[in-house]
Amino acid sequence: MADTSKQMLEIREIEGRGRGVVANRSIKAGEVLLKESPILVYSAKPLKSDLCSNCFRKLNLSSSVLSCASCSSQTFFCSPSCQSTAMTSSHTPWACQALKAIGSLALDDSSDAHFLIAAYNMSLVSPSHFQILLSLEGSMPTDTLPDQRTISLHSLILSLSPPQSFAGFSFDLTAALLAKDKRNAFALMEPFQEDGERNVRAYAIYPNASFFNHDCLPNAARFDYLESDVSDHNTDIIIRAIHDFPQGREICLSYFPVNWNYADRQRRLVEDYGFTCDCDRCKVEVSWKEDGDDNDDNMEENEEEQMVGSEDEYSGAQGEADFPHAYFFVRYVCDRDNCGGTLAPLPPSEGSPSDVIECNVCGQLRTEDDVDGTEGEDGVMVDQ
Ligand SMILES: C[S@@+](CC[C@H](N)C(=O)[O-])C[C@H]1O[C@@H](n2cnc3c(N)ncnc32)[C@H](O)[C@@H]1O
Repeated sequence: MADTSKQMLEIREIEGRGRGVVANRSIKAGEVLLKESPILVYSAKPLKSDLCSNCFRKLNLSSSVLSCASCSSQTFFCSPSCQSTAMTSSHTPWACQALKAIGSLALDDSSDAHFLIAAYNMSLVSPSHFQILLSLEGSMPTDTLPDQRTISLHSLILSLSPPQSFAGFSFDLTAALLAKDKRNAFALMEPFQEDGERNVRAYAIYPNASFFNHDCLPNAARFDYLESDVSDHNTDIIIRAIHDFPQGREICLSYFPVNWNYADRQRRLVEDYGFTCDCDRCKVEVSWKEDGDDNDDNMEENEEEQMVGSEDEYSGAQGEADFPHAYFFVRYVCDRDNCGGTLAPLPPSEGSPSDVIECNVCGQLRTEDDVDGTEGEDGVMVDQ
């Protein structure tokens, strides 16, 4: 972790949540809390000829594109630097052969296989990063039988002639690695298009970003700039404060877009992250569920309002009575069509807060004046 992050953040045990990240001092809106590079990045889809296999930027097909000599039909690089980085890290001879074999199988979903190849390969080329991966949350469930998918994936890796030197290669290790991936991987998305579906391009695992717990009304947001051509660090994660908050406050991200409805949020958190959320927002929305027989409909109507309602709807007295956290949606959720991203100010400059806010999905920048509302304590208007 960079020194500035070390001064700002503390990783601490939090009752019922495992480790979490707590503010070591008061934090200002827009402050960069963490910026770090991934220990591992892998493709979400079958390797595609239009992406660089190292940095996952779109290839410029009109200029010269480099490829791997032994799997030249599927592994491409946008620059000599990406090529040489990959050849000594993610694209070793074993990984190359393994990816080639996977490519010929035309699997429905190759992302887990890509992850396992990347993880086992990392145990060879960077044992210290492999140890970090092993230290992250997530273990094989001991109370249930191994699932068929894990069995098939382990057999697949076994069939790829894993080197003898793989650290403790075993079924249990494969299962534990898959659990860690599920709980800690961040999706690196295709660029936002207003009228298009937005797919995952790659997944990345970060050593310290993995300690942020979830809240359905987060106080921090994660930004990435995958297509940026400014530096070699386009897969870095940047976590910024959405609003001011005091020292001692836990810093949380939302693990998915904040405009998801209650049922979808709980389903994802139980299935993928192994917990039921009882954050302030869920405490409110669970009671919507108890309202009557058509509870789900009521909830969806309320949620739909959150997603598509105008600022006036949210900030009106009725809206606040129905949904006390309405202010969060007015103030911190992007209202652009099909976006629903989270808004955070740009970092303060020389101690002065920025009045430009950025959406972490569509990237749109707007000024504070474009967004209505009066900020309460912590930037979130709560029950009055
Ligand atoms: C990315 S990790 C976060 C760091 C993790 N707490 C640790 O100890 O390493 C995700 C896991 O943290 C736990 N977690 C995250 N948010 C939580 C919350 N709001 N309540 C309970 N557990 C939570 C869950 O076990 C989840 O699978």
